Formats: sequence, C-alpha cells, structure tokens
Amino acid sequence: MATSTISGTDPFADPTRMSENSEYAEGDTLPVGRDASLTLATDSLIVLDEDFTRRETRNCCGLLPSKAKTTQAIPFFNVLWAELSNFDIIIQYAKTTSKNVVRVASVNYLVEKPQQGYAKVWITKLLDRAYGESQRKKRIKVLINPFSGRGGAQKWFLRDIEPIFVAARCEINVERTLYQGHAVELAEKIDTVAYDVIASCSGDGLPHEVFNGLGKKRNAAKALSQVAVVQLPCGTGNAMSWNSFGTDSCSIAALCIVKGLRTPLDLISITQGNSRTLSFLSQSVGVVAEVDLGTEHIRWMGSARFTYGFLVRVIRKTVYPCDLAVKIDIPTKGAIKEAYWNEFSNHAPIEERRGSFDIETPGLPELQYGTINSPLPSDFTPIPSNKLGNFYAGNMALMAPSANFFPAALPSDGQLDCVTVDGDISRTSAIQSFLAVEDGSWFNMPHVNYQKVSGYRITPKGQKTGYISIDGERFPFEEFQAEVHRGLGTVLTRSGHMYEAQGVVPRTGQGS
Ligand SMILES: Nc1ncnc2c1ncn2[C@@H]1O[C@H](COP(=O)(O)OP(=O)(O)OP(=O)(O)O)[C@@H](O)[C@H]1O
Repeated sequence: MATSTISGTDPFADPTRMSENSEYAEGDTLPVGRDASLTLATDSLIVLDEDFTRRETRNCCGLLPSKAKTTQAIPFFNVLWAELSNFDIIIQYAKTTSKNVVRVASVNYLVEKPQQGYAKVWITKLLDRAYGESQRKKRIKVLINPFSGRGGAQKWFLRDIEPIFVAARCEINVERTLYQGHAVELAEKIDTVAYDVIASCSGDGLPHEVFNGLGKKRNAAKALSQVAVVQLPCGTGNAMSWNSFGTDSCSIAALCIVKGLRTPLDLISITQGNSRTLSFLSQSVGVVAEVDLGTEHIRWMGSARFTYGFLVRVIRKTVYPCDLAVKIDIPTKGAIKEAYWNEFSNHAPIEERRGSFDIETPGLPELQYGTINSPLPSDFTPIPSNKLGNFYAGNMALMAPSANFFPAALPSDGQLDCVTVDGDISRTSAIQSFLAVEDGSWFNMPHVNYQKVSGYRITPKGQKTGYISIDGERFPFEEFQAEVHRGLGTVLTRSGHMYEAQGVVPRTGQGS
C-alpha cells in the first residue's frame, strides 16, 4: 500500500514548524478545531492535533494536563473525498487496517466562519492532489458473479468494496450475473454514455465476457474506448487485478479503481472455425493449457494441483507437436528489454496509445491478417514446433500471483509476448524454468524462446484431443489465428501505462 513519505524529511515531523521554515507554500496549511491543523505535504495530508486529554504530566504540585501532539500522515492516494458541511470539514480516506485491507475512515474538524472561504479553496487543492489525472466520481456498473471465489463475491462487495465507492462519491449500479454468458449480454446492452467503468466482482472470466459483450456492440471500437473494464478480485486467479493494481485484496482494488488512470489495452482477435472472440489475457497450447484446464479432477489439492500437474508432464517429457507461424515484431530478447524500459519512461497521452482504427466504423476493427480460414499471411514466419512443450502468448505480465510469465508485457504496445519451450529439454532445465517464473527471470533462460508478435497461427498436430486455453477458458482443440489490436480496449491501472509487475531484468545489458 501507499505509505506516507515526505521526500527528504521525516513524515512525522511537526508540519507547523516546517511551514515556519517555508517547507510548505503559503495556503497549504488549514487551521482547524481548537488547536489542530491540516497540511498538504508532498505525498500526504498531515493531520496535526494537540490533544489535551490524552496525556498528563506531573509537576511538583501533582498531575497537570498537558498538550500532546498527535500527527497522522494520510497518503493522498488514500484520500477518497473532502467537503465542508455546515461548520465541519470532513475528509474521508481509506485507512490501512492490515497489510491487505483498507477501510473507510474520516477526519472531522470544526472550521470557524472566517476560515470557511479559505477552507473551500484548501479542499479544492486537496482533491487535486488526491486525484491528480484520475477521473473523480466515476460512474461504475458493478457485476457480481455470485459463484466466484467459493461464493464470497457478494459478501466481499458489501463489506470491502461498496463503502469505498460510496465514500469516493462514485455512482454505482449493481447487478448479479445469473448464468454463464450473462455478462456478455449485459455488456452488449449497456449504455456506454452512462458509465465510465464496468467492474466485475469475479475471477478473470467475467472481464473476458465483458470485453466480448462490448465487442458485439454496433459501435464496438468506440464502446471499448469509452468504458474501462476492471476486476474486483473475487476469483481464485485474479490476474487482471494483479497486473492493473498489484493486489488481490478487494478493498485495495476498490481504492485503485477510485484512483485508477484510464489505460488503453491491446485486445486480441482469436478466429477459430467461423467465430471471432476477443482475448485480453493469454492463450496457451501445451503444458500450461493442460495444467490449467486438465487438472480439474485434482482441484482438492488447491493451488498445488498446478505444481503437481506440471511436474507429472515434465517427468514424462510430454510434447505437443504443432504447426506454428508468427508475425514477429521484436525478435531478440535484447531488443525486447530495450522496448520495455523505453516504455517505462514514456508518458505519451492516451490517444497515442491506440491503433489507427476508426472508432466510428461499425463493429470491431477489420482483420489485417484475415481469419483462420484465409491463406497464411506471407509475413508470418514458420517456427519449427514438432517438439513443442509449451506455447504461451501473454498480453499481461502476471498470470497469477508470483507467476510473472511475461515480464516484458506492456498494456498497449500492440504486441503479444510469445513464448515457446520445447518439450524434450532436460528435466532439470524444465524444473529450473518453472521455479524461475516467479520473478520473471525465466525470460533470460536460453531454452525459453521469447518474442514480441502481432499475430500468429497455430495448428495442433498428432493429437485428437487436447487443451487450448484462451483467458483461462477452454476452447475447441483445433487451429486458430490471433491478431493484436493496439489499445482497442480500456482498463484502469495505477500507473496509466505499465503493469504492476517486476519488469524484465536486469535493466541494462543485452539478452540473447
Ligand atoms: N450465476 C451464474 N451461474 C453460473 N455461472 C455463472 C454465473 N455468473 C457467472 N457465471 C460464469 O462463471 C464463470 C466464471 O467466472 P469468473 O469471472 O468468476 O471467472 P473464473 O476465473 O472462472 O473464476 P475463479 O477464479 O473463481 O475460478 C464465467 O464463465 C461466467 O459466465
């Protein structure tokens, strides 16, 4: 969580003294109550209160009340709202009550009549610092999957999420999904002018449906650019929340949505048979798909089922032969690393982070590479994949907590991070790469082929049945083609342009 810092100074130092030393510009401190002040510091609001009741000192004549200063630093990020009501200034904020929980709390002081005009100006300044570029009073359509997270989503919404949205003066409209695919229908019908955000209290399945519902609208590209799709982490994986907000805490994610910055997100058209589906997270064929979708029968193991499923297949040296052809955009790890760190310091405006498709054109953008039924595009390069163990393409970095599969992934670079690993590598190498996923260092392993691509076609061979996973959902085991649309979708993130994952490391030096 954001913590209070006043760069170069002690956050708990007496701010009134600091103002004497001109640390704060004139007008940053508002005197309130009998003997208190509110000061806008560098990153936090400092509440300084002289409390007569809390401490007593002893002198020669006995116990005497004395002033005890209490100082509280509230990070601006956590400030939800502030207003003047009659003679009171009320500041509501998200108070950190444990490592993974914030709860609405408030600071309330009397403001004398002569100070009221000044207090209004001060509140404007506070809200400017609290929200920065982020939109205030967001209008949020909340979808709750009552079956997510072992049935906890409804409870978590009421306890952890709603109070934060209400305190931040967000307008909310809540609807529960009633059956599989309901979120597709709801998103397809939603009035995109009436909402800024669609927030799913769910796993990653509902955001996938919401993107696809918006994608079915007559004005799909416009709708996808208007409404931000976010997740309130109520599922088991919650990859979207980890990448956007760096958390799987519902209350912290709610705060991050209140303060989130609109961020264009690449979406991927998957064509298979005669269908076209949007993917926002990942596609896999081979060991990851099988471990993800083919271990349901050992769900009782909890998350250990993934480790177990992986090890069984590695020991057997399972291969998943395919025909694979990719449209390579960045071929080497060195160039990928450079592109990643260039983006780190790039603060280009949102309009420059989307492809050149015309958002007034009806439906989804035209496919540059055709569909799976078109001839293979001439600029797709065949990759030998007779011994493929794993094909994994990612649009976000973290696929689960501690699973930084795609450390170089960026929200709107117009590219997928495409990884292939042969199935016949040594068991030691396979296990080492499995262990190196946690911190993303598997990127640097020589047997991990990592490229940035804007499209690909994959055709499974030599297997009648198997697993294809798109955003964690099982798709028919048959060939498909993928094409990236730069910045077609919109999400909210903390940074406005990066994921909350450790990027590709080391920062300097070239990979292979
Ligand atoms: N009321 C409902 N009854 C049955 N299925 C539902 C209902 N509401 C939503 N669903 C379906 O539940 C599926 C899972 O949704 P969710 O977003 O929670 O993703 P998940 O990643 O599978 O969840 P988890 O992480 O808990 O496994 C989606 O396919 C969705 O259509």
